[in-house]
Amino acid sequence: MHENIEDLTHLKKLDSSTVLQCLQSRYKQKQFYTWAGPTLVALNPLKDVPDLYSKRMMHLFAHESFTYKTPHIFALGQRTLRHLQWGLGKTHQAIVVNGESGAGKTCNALYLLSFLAAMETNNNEVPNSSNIEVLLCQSNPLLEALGNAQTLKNENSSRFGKLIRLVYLGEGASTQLVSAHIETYLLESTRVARQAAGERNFHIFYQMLAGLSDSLKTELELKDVPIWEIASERDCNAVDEAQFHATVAALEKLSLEDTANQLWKLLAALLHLGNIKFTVTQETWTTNQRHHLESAARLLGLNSNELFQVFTVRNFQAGTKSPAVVRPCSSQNECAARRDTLIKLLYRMMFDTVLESVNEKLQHTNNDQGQGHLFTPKYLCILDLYGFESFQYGNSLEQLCINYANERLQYYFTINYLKEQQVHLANEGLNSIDLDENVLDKHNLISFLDGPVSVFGVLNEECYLNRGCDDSQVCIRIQSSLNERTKGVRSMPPSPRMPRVSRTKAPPVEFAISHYAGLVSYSTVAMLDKNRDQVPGEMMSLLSKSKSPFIKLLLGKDALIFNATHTMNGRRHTVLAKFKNSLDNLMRILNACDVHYVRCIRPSVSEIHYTSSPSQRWDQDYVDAQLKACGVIDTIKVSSFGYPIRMSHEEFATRYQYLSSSRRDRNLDAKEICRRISENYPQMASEVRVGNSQMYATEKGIEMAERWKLQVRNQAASIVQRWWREHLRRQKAAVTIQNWWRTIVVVRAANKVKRWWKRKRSAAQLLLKVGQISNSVRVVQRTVRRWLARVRARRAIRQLRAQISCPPPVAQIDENWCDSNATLKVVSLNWAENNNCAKPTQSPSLISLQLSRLNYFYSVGVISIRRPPSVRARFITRKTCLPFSFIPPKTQLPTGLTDAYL
Ligand SMILES: Nc1ncnc2c1ncn2[C@@H]1O[C@H](COP(=O)(O)OP(=O)(O)OP(=O)(O)O)[C@@H](O)[C@H]1O
Repeated sequence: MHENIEDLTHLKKLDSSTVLQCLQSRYKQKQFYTWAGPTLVALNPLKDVPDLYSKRMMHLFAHESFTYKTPHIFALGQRTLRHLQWGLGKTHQAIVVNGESGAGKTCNALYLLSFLAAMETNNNEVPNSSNIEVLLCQSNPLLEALGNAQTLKNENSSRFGKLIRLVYLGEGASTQLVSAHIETYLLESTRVARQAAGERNFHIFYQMLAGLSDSLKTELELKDVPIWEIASERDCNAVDEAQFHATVAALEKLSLEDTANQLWKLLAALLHLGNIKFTVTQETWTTNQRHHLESAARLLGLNSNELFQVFTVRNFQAGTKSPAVVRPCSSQNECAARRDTLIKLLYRMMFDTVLESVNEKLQHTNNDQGQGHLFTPKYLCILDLYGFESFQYGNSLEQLCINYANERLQYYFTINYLKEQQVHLANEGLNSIDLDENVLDKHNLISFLDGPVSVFGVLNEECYLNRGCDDSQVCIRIQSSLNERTKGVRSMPPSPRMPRVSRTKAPPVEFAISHYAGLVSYSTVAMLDKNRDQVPGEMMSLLSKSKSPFIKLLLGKDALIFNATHTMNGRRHTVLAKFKNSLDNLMRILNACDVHYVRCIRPSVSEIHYTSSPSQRWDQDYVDAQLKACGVIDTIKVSSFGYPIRMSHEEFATRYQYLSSSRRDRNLDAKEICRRISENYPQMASEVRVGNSQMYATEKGIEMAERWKLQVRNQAASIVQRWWREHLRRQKAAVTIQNWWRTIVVVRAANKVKRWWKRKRSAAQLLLKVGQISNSVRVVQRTVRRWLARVRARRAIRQLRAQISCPPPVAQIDENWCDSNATLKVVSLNWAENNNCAKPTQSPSLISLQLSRLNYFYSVGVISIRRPPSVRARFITRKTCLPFSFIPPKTQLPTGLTDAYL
């Protein structure tokens, strides 16, 4: 039976297999949440679970204090809100939700948000559609439409990271949500121009194609186009139309109806742009999709020729003062790349602008009036960021950024958690742990990534200096700079490895980094281009000439960003530099907060949900990899720094009571017993510590305790065995004595019997002699009697022979003698010895019967009386000296008569 407990750090053995078993057994029991110290591990049920997030549950978690400890996303929300309201810990609170794609980050963040919104609605006496919690929930479908897409792993995958910052004012129960702000990270804008096989573009394209009215489609020239290259209409599904209405409703509720029309126009322009292809005729670039070019230019408020020129002609400028040199693009791919750059740029600007409008709505509400100045605002931040990513091939700049962010978040978590542990151990009256020792490795790895001489350093430098390094040179530079960095390091941390060189001696384009979640191999192919993310200047100046107010609006904001993203020397910031800045900013926010973590885990790659068989829905290796990637194993390792094994005083005392010196100790209280035990074994003192609230032990300490316990037991066992053997020997001896004594008793008894028997035998012999005499007498008597009988018989025969000459006895026969109903059917004939005739001896109506057969016999006697069965037979018998009587055979009896008696 696996341990099934609500907090993984309470497991007796803190290793990944025990953690896996525990989580699996909880998943089987439909318990999808588990604590891992301060972290909440959320297993994805992959389907709606009845009542898991219902209003009843919200109410329960909002009002019942015992639910605090129950692992659930609402419990975490409740705990965080309480900390914020009552000023427990830091002023600001943050919840970081992470996990791999499809693990349930967005769902959990949404449930959390809806719980916080419900708590707020409870506080608001009058529900108001302009309340922040209502607006926040409305903004979700809009952001999902613009920023989510169908991927191979998840039908509704968020392709951007987001930080939702809820601003509260007030103290205690009167704390109120007054505004909110949503910040996004790393929108995957490459998806607008190109998607991997089996994946889709952002939902908004399909929603628009499925839901727009015919008139609007005609206006945007979206009708009768066989195929859209960037978002095929064939990929639209039934859900898209319904979601289109949800998006439109969200835009209306956020009062962004005007933006909606501009949005459709811009998206239609992107569809048209995506369909433009390039051909070269007489050394000039042309296109066969002129109508798409015209439509795109019209919708963007641009001149179509100028637009086409931006795609096909490049401007070079050596310095700010020297004139630009104009050259046509050298290949179709180059033209397509410039077209895609414009598509990406416009989409990104549109996404940022819509987000900004949403943020404006979330900031200007009625709630903050009146009390805003009395209290300092408190933030509750929800961070839903990409999880750690590692593909078998082609990990590039995006994965480097994502994994760097996760590495920093994990480092942040480790540092904070270790500090907490330090405080905890100090409160327990124990030595604190050496923080530097434990976090040095992690810190080193981050500096390998973003330090002055690091992966980021090399990539940025190559972008700024523009020395024309190819992909393999970049790879070699990364490696050599990292080798230099590792020289002075005290202990060799998990570090970037040598670039992999294939056997064909092809130039290396891969380097690998051992992250906390595992080794990731990155490819430097096109990494520099991605890092530059250059928008040609001529493209920006063309856009600035647009007649569309919406493009002007987008550009106005992006122009600000454009300026802000340039360094002091006028160079444009690279993607890595911008990302690092935004991450630094995020870390500053998190530093000001008490951070709570939700680690989402997907139990299997396929869409098999919790109602299927356990073997189908639980993929051990996949879950294990995720536990590592999202830092659960790391969390547990951190929990185990110092004294990884913790148990209550009672448990320790029960387990190791044999180690206390005397039996009397066992009557003491558990903590005192623990203290006595640790005093009895001073070698164990530094490994097993008696804390104020529980026992703390190292693996070594428990090993020692177990060894001594075994020793004590062995000693006790040998004493018991000795005693038992002694007991057996005594028992055997007793049995021998008993056997001997019983033999004596039996022999004595036997002798007694023998003597008695002897006496009896002589008496018997005497009696036998007497018996023999009496037997002889009886033989004589019998012989005499036989002889007498024979004599008499002979005499009788002689008399009978003499009578045979006499006439046979005559019996009178009644005429009804053979009637079965007659009262008396047969008579008896009395054969008198001295009479030759048979006569009936009794009336009534006796029948005299002629017994002719008697002639055949040589003796006389009595013939039995026969009566019908219904009549009770009465017999009259007389003694006779004759040995035989005559019985007529049944066949010769009159009908209805039976033998009654002989
Ligand atoms: N708590 C839950 N209850 C029911 N289903 C869930 C839950 N969490 C996730 N799911 C299911 O898993 C799917 C993926 O979840 P979600 O979109 O939240 O993953 P994600 O981690 O945000 O993925 P991505 O990083 O790709 O956006 C959801 O569409 C939903 O079907």
